[in-house]
Formats: sequence, structure tokens, C-alpha cells
Amino acid sequence: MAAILTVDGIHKSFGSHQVLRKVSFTVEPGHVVGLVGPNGAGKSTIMKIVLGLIPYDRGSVTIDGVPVSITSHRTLGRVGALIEYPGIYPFLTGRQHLQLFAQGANKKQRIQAVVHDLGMEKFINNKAKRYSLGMKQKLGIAQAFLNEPALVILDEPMNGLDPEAVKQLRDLIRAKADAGVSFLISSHILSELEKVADDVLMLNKGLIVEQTTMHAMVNQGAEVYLVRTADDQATKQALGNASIPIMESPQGILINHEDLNDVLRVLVMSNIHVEDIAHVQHDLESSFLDMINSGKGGAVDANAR
Ligand SMILES: Nc1ncnc2c1ncn2[C@@H]1O[C@H](COP(=O)(O)OP(=O)(O)OP(=O)(O)O)[C@@H](O)[C@H]1O
Repeated sequence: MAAILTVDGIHKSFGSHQVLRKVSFTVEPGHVVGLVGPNGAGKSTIMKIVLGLIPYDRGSVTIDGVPVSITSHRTLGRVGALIEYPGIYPFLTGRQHLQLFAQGANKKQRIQAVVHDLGMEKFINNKAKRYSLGMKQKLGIAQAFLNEPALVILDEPMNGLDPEAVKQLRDLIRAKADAGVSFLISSHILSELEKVADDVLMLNKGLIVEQTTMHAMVNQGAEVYLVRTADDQATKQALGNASIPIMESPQGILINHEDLNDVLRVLVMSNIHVEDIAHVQHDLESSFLDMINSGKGGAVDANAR
């Protein structure tokens, strides 16, 4: 099936500051794509470009095959978005906001549905000036979902939400994705997207440094064991002699899952007493930091200029 969103070779500078370098990716129908990167990586800039809100220097953006730019917004009627802060009118109620933004048939039913899906019943008839940060965030998310878009773009949607609201939002995103809606969702916390994203784009300093599935990302971090022995020095030497790769950590020696049998064989044959072998919980944030710190993130791709 053709991608709903195609971003191809986007470059963007603010004055002399280049903030995006040759950014390319696609969002397929029914897929949830997580855009992850540290503060200032360029996530919001990508989203604003996709929404035709700011110009870009080079490359192309198409939604449903139709180009999007600051002067071409034709397909944006199929897109729902929450970028940075939700636009709130303090003297309107939440429901009045939704009535204002609803378009097309069955407005009342659609408003009811989104209010229910996001658990907004208790405050939807109060004026927005009395809303907490999380309530405002929910109202912004509700607006993004309201007109049954084919593509939803959410910039840091978990900001300000309590754990119950995060779960409601995750469930809603997954249900909509199963029904064919596509998502581009940013976060600076990779684990926030763990349960919801199908694909992950890692952005650092304006470059996409990794593009993978969330499944591969989670498993990449999961395949590690921590080995504790009576003699770490002898262990390192024996495994080194057997050409088995190890990583050292403050907790002990880390080995890859696929080397476990070989490691045990070598340690037994070397008479090294094994005290403990533990499966190390995957840690998405450290995989992310490793990626960022590996040099990939800071380097300017030679082809990117
Ligand atoms: N209007 C602007 N003028 C000048 N520089 C800008 C502008 N908007 C963004 N930038 C710069 O572009 C870079 C990317 O910003 P962007 O907001 O896209 O990052 P981000 O990944 O969304 O960060 P955060 O997680 O903090 O929201 C930053 O260095 C930022 O200072």
C-alpha cells in the first residue's frame, strides 16, 4: 500500500543554523511511527514542515501523493495535529472548543466519542481557563482526533498526562491504527513510545541516526546477559582468548545472548567459578543514548550537505 506521508531529503536552516539534514522517511497506512530525539533535535521542525506551517530549503513532502508546502495545503484536510501547545480559548468550555473545530456530518456523535475515549466527561463542560495542564493536553489531542483524520501528528502528546491518561491515549492510538489511521508521534523519551509505536525514527542534531521497528529496538536491548564470576580478570582473559565479545559495565561483564553457551563452556573448561548469570532488562533509554553517543548522531552525513 502506498505511504500516506513521504518526507524526502528535507533540509532546513534557520539563518545560518542548519537544523535538518537530508531527512527522509515514510509513514505507511495504519502505522504508528515514533519520532524520538533529545531536546532541540528537530522533531517539532519536521512536524511543522509536514503540516505546511514553515518553509523548507530542499526536498519534498507529500501526503497521499500530493505535495505539501507553505503554499500547498490541499491534503491537510485529512490530517489532525497537536503541535507544541494546544490552542486554548480560556472563556470557552472544552465542548465549545470541539464544536468550533468539528467539521462534516455527525459532529455531536464524534464529539461524544472522543470525549469518552479520552475520559474527558468530568471537565468537558467547564471553562478552559480552569483546566490543568493535562486537561488542556487532552483537549488538544481530542481536537486532533475529532474530524476522523487519515494521518494524526502529535508532538509530545504524553506531556502533562497522568499514567491513566497515558494508557487511555495509547489504547486510542492503537485502536485507531488498527482501523487504518496513521500516526507520527514525537517524544524525547523513547520508552513512552514503546507500547504504541510500530516504527521508530531516531533523530539527533537534525539527522535521522536510526530507522527501525520498535520490536527490533526492544529486542536489540534485551539480548544481553550479565555474568558474575569469582575472577573477572581471568574471565575476560579466557573469553578474549576464545574470541567471544564482551562489554564491561559497572555491574560486571556483559555478553550477547547468542554467545551464552560458548561462554559457559569456556568458563567451565577454564575452571572459573560462575556465581551468577542474569538476563539484563532491556533499557530503551540506554540504547538510545548509545546510539546518540556512538558518533552517528553528531556527525554530518557527507551526502547530507
Ligand atoms: N523559529 C526558529 N528560529 C530559529 N531557530 C529555531 C526556530 N525553531 C526551532 N529552532 C531551532 O531548531 C532546532 C530544532 O528545534 P525543534 O523545536 O525542532 O527541536 P525538538 O526536537 O522539537 O526539541 P524539543 O524536544 O525541545 O521540543 C533547535 O536548535 C531550535 O533552537
